[in-house]
Amino acid sequence: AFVEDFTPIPLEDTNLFKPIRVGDCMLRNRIVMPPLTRMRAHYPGNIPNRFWARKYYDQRSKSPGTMIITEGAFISPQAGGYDNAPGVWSSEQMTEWKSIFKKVHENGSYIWPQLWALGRAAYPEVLKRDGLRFDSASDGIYMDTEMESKAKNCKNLQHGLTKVEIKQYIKDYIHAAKNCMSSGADGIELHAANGYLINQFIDPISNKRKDEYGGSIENRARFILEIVDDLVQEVGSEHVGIRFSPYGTFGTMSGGENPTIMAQYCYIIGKLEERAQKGKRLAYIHLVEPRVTNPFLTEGQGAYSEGSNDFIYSIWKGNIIRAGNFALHPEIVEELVKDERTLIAYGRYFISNPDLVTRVAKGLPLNRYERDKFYVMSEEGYTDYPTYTEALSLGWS
Ligand SMILES: COC(=O)/C=C(\C#N)c1ccccc1
Repeated sequence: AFVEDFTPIPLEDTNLFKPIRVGDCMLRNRIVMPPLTRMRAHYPGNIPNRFWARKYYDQRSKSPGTMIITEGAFISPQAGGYDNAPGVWSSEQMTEWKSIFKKVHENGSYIWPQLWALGRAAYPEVLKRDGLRFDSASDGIYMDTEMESKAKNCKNLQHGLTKVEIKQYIKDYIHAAKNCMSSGADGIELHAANGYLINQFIDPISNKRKDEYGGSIENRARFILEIVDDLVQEVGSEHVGIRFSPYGTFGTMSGGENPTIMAQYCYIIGKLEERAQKGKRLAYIHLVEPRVTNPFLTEGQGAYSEGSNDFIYSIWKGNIIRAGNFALHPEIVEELVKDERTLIAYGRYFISNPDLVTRVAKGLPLNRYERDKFYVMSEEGYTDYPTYTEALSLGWS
C-alpha cells in the first residue's frame, strides 16, 4: 500500500539531481541510501545472505550514479554480538560482499560499507558463547537495566577497554577497511553514531574513564581521531566517511539534553576540518538529524525540536550527508539541497521503495514499510517490495 496523507513533490529539477563528487565517485544524484541493519546475515560466520542480499542491493542501485552505504558490518568477532548482522573480517564474508559490490557497480552505482563495533549495545550472552568480552568505554555503565541483568546472568560483565584493547580495535578497523577496499568498495563509512562503541567513547554519559581517553572533550575525542588518522593513512582520506548522531539518544546516549554535548561534536568536527585543511579531507561527514533521536520511533515521534545540525556547516567545509525522516518532507529537502555540498539520505523508505530515486525525482507515491519485517530472517519485507510500475500493476492506489 502507498503512504497516505503525504503530498510528494517532484525534486528532479532541484540540486538533489545535480552531480556531485564524493571521494572518487561521480554521483549523478545527491540521494544516499544510508546504513540499514536488516538482520539477514547467516549464523555462524556473520555472512551476508547468500540468497537475498545481492538482489536487495541490486534493486536499490538501479539508478546509475547513486551512492549506497551498506548495513553496518562488524570489523571483528569482538566488535560483534548480533548473530544475523554481517561482518567484513573474514574471506567467506568478503566473497559475498564482492558479488554485491560487483552488482552495484554493474548498475553504475557506488557502495560504501559501514564499519561497525557494538560495544555495550551487543548481546553479552552471544559474546560469552563465543568466548568474547562485553566491551565499552567504561566498566559497568550499562545501556539499560535489561542489559545489566543479561550481563550479570551470563557472567560477562561490561568491561572498559584497556589501552592495549583500544589499539587492537584500531587494528581491526584497518583490517576491515583493507578488506573492503581490496574487495572493490568505493570507500568505507566509520560508524560513530547511534550509541555504539565509538559513540560510547564520545559521550560522557558512557565514558567515565580516568586515562587519556576520558574526562575531557579532547580525551573523549581521542579514540575516534586515532581511528580516523590510521584509516586515512591506510586507505586515503577520500575513501573515508564518518557518521555522527549528535542529538541521538538511542543506546542511552546524552542527546541534546546535555548542554555540553554539542561542544563535544564541535571539537571533533573541528579537528576533522583541521586535518582536511592539511590535505586530509574526508569524503563526507554523515549526520543523523535531531528529527530522529531513536530509529525505533515512527516518523514525528521523539524529535529533539530545539536542535539543528546547521552549526556543523560553519565548521566542516566538505560534503555533508543528512539523514532523518526526509522522505515525508520533500519541502525540507528542497531547501536543504540549495546548499552545494549537502546530500540527503533516505533510510526507511529506501527499504520499502527499491526505486526510491525515481519516486523522489518524479514526486510519486511511496510504498509503506512494514517495520515488523525490518529485522527478521525472511525474504518478505526485504526483496519483495514493488517498484512503482509493479505496484500499479498490482492495483495499488
Ligand atoms: C548499523 O548501524 C546502526 O546504527 C543500526 C541501528 C541503529 N540505530 C539499529 C537500529 C535498530 C535495530 C538494529 C540496529
